[in-house]
Amino acid sequence: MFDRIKNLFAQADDSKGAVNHDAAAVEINDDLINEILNVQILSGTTHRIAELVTQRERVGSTLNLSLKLPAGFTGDAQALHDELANALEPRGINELNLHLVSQKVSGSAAAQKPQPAPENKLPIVTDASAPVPTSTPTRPVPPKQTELKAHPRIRHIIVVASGKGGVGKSTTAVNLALALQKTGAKVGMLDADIYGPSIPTMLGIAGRTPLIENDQFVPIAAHGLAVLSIGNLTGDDNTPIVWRGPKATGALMQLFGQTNWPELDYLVIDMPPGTGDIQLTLAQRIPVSGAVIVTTPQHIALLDAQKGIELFNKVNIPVLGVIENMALHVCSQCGHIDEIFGAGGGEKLGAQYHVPLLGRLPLASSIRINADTGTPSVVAGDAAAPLYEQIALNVIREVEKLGEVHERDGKRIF
Ligand SMILES: Nc1ncnc2c1ncn2[C@@H]1O[C@H](COP(=O)(O)OP(=O)(O)OP(=O)(O)O)[C@@H](O)[C@H]1O
Repeated sequence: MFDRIKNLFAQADDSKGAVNHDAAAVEINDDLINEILNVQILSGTTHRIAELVTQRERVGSTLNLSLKLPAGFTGDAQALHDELANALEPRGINELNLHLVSQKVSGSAAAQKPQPAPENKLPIVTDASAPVPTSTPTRPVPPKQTELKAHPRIRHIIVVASGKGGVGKSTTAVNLALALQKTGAKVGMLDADIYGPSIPTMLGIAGRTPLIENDQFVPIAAHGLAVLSIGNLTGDDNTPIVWRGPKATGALMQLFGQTNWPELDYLVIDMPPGTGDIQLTLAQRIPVSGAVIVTTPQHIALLDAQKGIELFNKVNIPVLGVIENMALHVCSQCGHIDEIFGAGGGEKLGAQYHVPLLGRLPLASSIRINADTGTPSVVAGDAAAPLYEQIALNVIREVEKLGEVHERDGKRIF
């Protein structure tokens, strides 16, 4: 399996070294898209995809496609989506919205009840008499967070996200995980930051590769945490990977699902920065308890954190709160604390979206130095450690509040 995943990484990683958080610009040519649809065969049949298209619309790099499936088609709709999306991606299509309608089967087969789409899979509308929609086809309805099955061994999954890169998301995530552990909880960490997997360096496990047991990755132990990072698989830590759309989400879902996580109270996921399709898809497919948004005072001003909150609101993931990083400047000479970017941004943001401010962290060289040398603040016990520990307590408080609400409303209790 390792080779398979490594290959996936190698294929995707076609431009190592180039830091590029957005899709590399590929000029989209509709004739080339036609060619793909003409050569792709619907698996298990002799039909070319092009024959089955009833409606097609491209908006920028998003392709909306309606397909009328042949009678009796029993294939896996999600696999069909992923296969097509992978084929179209090199042609510049970053998002594929597939609307599938299967034709009625006559006779006894028709009497059979349509099979419900398996959990987390794309639905197929099993009624040919229903007209194929003439309006813009809708994106296949993803499962709601409350419908996702909880992970059997993980009580709470917390995603740490940011609207933009470089705000200190990974540093904060790693210290949050360690501070949660300090409360006595069992904690794991998944580094899903494909653009800059820095967690191995921060936890002193750069260059180590995970063992494989029963076709599953065994997380690497680091300061007591169970850790898995994309950086531990690509071999070259900190090498950014330019991945787009379905390839990125596919690989990240594989990492999450094919890792033998031990019994954990918390799994902290360091998300890729930004609020695009990858983040949205991950948020829709992983049973998340809540999200923590990391931002800086400048980014609050630039509305980036708002975008993060809105993304999670859109997919009904509770935002546990906002952490304002590099909010204060501590003078290394005299210890004077200066709010160089002004005060109150995090509070205002929290008030606007009804999410708490979980904490504010200073811009401090000890935070950077300790993270860069593999002993983050919480392990090193520097001046910022108590701040991270307080943030962890605030996160636990918010998660517990949610648990009470879910229990009351009869929803999934993580
Ligand atoms: N509070 C802080 N004080 C000083 N340096 C910090 C602080 N937080 C983070 N840094 C430093 O800022 C740099 C970027 O941090 P980090 O890698 O955590 O950001 P990020 O948001 O995860 O970036 P990306 O999303 O692009 O991977 C690192 O060198 C880190 O040590």
